[in-house]
Amino acid sequence: MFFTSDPTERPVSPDAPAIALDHVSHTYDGGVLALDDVSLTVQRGEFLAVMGPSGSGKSTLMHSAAALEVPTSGTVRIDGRDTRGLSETKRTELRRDLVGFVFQSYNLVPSLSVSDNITLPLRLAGRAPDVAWIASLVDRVGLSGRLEHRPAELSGGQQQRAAIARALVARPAVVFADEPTGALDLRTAQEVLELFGEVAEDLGQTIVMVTHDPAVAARAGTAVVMADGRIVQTVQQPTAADLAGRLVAMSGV
Ligand SMILES: Nc1ncnc2c1ncn2[C@@H]1O[C@H](COP(=O)(O)OP(=O)(O)OP(=O)(O)O)[C@@H](O)[C@H]1O
Repeated sequence: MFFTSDPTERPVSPDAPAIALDHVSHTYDGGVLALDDVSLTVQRGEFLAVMGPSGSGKSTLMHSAAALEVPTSGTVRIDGRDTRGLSETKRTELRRDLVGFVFQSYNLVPSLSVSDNITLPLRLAGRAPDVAWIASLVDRVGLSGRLEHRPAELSGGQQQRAAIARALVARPAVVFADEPTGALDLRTAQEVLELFGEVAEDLGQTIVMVTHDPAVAARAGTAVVMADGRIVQTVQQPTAADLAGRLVAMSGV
């Protein structure tokens, strides 16, 4: 195996998982143990939901897995690349190259058109746009007629679909979605979840979606349930009723 001094430039085995957490713990300043010895592998093409009650550690898990946060201990690999010991700049580059994000509040740039929002990650990375890929993405998210509009001129569902196209445009190893339907009405939420399902199924896109909602988590192929900073259950092909029952049982009601 060939190593350079720069971990982000190491060649990666083609079958490395999209995400691999190995005995990851995180304690915030003030002493809160938010992640407690979590190991988790997300295979390429997997659509994984992370669910659990408020304060169970979902956001901390996502931030650690996405190299936004440096955990106190343990190893995080993204697409086989070890994120330990990287400078802030190198972590930013690694996220830019390997990770896409979708947030509850869309986080589109208000002054940019939909088109410029979608292609922003490519401009930030200095990468040439793949015109055919962008056109297929825009078509898939149903925004072909809206490309020159500003985000404020779109509905919430359309803004979230633009954010999904933006997350996919650089063909990341993994897309993290943090409560992606939290600001949407039920019907629009269903449409956005369908889009995530199609993207996972048709494009083989790895997706990690954080949610507290069993009905949302049930759209994923696998759900992990967190409690007190640990993954306490892993459910394949989850249903909303099953996940809701598990949450109720955990809360001791
Ligand atoms: N920046 C921080 N500083 C100190 N403690 C924090 C910080 N962020 C989170 N915590 C604590 O870490 C624990 C896990 O929080 P986290 O936000 O990961 O949970 P969560 O499951 O995402 O919750 P929610 O669903 O409410 O967003 C909680 O006890 C929380 O209070």
